[in-house]
Amino acid sequence: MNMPAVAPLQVSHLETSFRRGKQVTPIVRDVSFTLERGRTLMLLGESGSGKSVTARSILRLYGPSAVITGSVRMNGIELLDLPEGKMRNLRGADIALIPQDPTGALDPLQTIGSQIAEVLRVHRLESTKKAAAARTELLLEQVGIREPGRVARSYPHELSGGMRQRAVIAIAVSCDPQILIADEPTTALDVTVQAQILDLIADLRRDTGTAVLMVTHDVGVAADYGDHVGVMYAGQLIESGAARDVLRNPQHAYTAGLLAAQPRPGVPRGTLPTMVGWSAAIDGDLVAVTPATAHQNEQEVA
Ligand SMILES: Nc1ncnc2c1ncn2[C@@H]1O[C@H](COP(=O)(O)OP(=O)(O)OP(=O)(O)O)[C@@H](O)[C@H]1O
Repeated sequence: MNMPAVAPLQVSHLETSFRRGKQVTPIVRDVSFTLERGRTLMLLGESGSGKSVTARSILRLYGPSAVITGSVRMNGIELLDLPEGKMRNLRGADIALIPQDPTGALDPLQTIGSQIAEVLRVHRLESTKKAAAARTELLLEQVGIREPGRVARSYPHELSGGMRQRAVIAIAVSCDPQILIADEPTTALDVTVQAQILDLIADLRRDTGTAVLMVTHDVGVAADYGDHVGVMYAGQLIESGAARDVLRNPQHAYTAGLLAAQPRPGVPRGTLPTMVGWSAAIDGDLVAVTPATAHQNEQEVA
C-alpha cells in the first residue's frame, strides 16, 4: 500500500443538501475533520443526525439530487471536483465502504468467490482466473474465515450474517484501500458476532495501517474502538477530539446527554436532551449551552 505521511483524508466545511422538486433540504452542515493514517474516527450520534450522509458524501454515493459542497481531500486531491470516471476507479480501490447490511451488498446470484474475483479483475489486481481464486482464498483467510475454499464456493444465502459481513469486508480490503468507511457495520448482525466483526476491522486497521471512518450510534463501540470521536447532531459536528477526552469529559451538553442516555446494567436510563432551539445556540460557541439549559425540554429515551 502506498501510504503517504500526510493524513489521508481531510474534510472541510462539508455541506450536503437533497433536492426534491424546487425544495432543497440541507442535511449535513459545515462538517470538518481529519482522518489520520492507522486511526479510527467514530462519527457518533443518534438516528437521523447525518452520520451516514456525511460518510457517503465522501464517496459521492448520491445521485444528482444531492448537492455536496465544501472540500474532501484525499492525499491532497479534491474528490468533490474529480470526474465521475476517476471517482469510480477510486471507490473500492482507495476508499472502500463496509455497509450496514451485508445481504444487500452482495449479489445473491453469484458465489462469494466470484464476487471477490470480479473486484480483483475490475481493479486489475489479478489477470488470470487461477491467481484470482488463490488471492480470493487468502482474502477470506485474512478476514478470519476458516474454510475459505468452501465459503468461496458458497452463495450469500448459504452463509450466516456474520460470515456474509466477513465476505463483504474481504471485498472491501481486497484492493488494500487507504481508507475504510464502515457505516454501522454490525447493526444487522446478532449481538454475539458484533464484537467479532468490530475486532476484525480493528485488526485489519492495525495490520495494514488503513484509516477507518466508522459510523455508530453506540457510545460503547465508540469508546472501545475509536481513537477519535466526532459527535453529530442535526447535521453538524458539535464536538470532536480524542475518544477518551470526548467520552470522559464531554464539553458539549448534548454529548453529556448522549452518554447519560446509554443503557447500563442496573442503572436507570438517563434522558436525551431535546435540541429544540439548539442550532442557533451552537452556531456561535459549541460549548456555550449549559446542561441545565439543554435539559429544559427532556424527552425519555425509548
Ligand atoms: N438520499 C436521501 N435523500 C433525502 N434525504 C436523505 C437521504 N439520505 C438521508 N436523508 C435524510 O438525511 C437525514 C440524516 O440521515 P442519515 O442516514 O445520515 O442519519 P444517521 O445519523 O446515519 O442515522 P441512521 O443511523 O438512522 O441512518 C435523515 O433525515 C434522512 O431522512
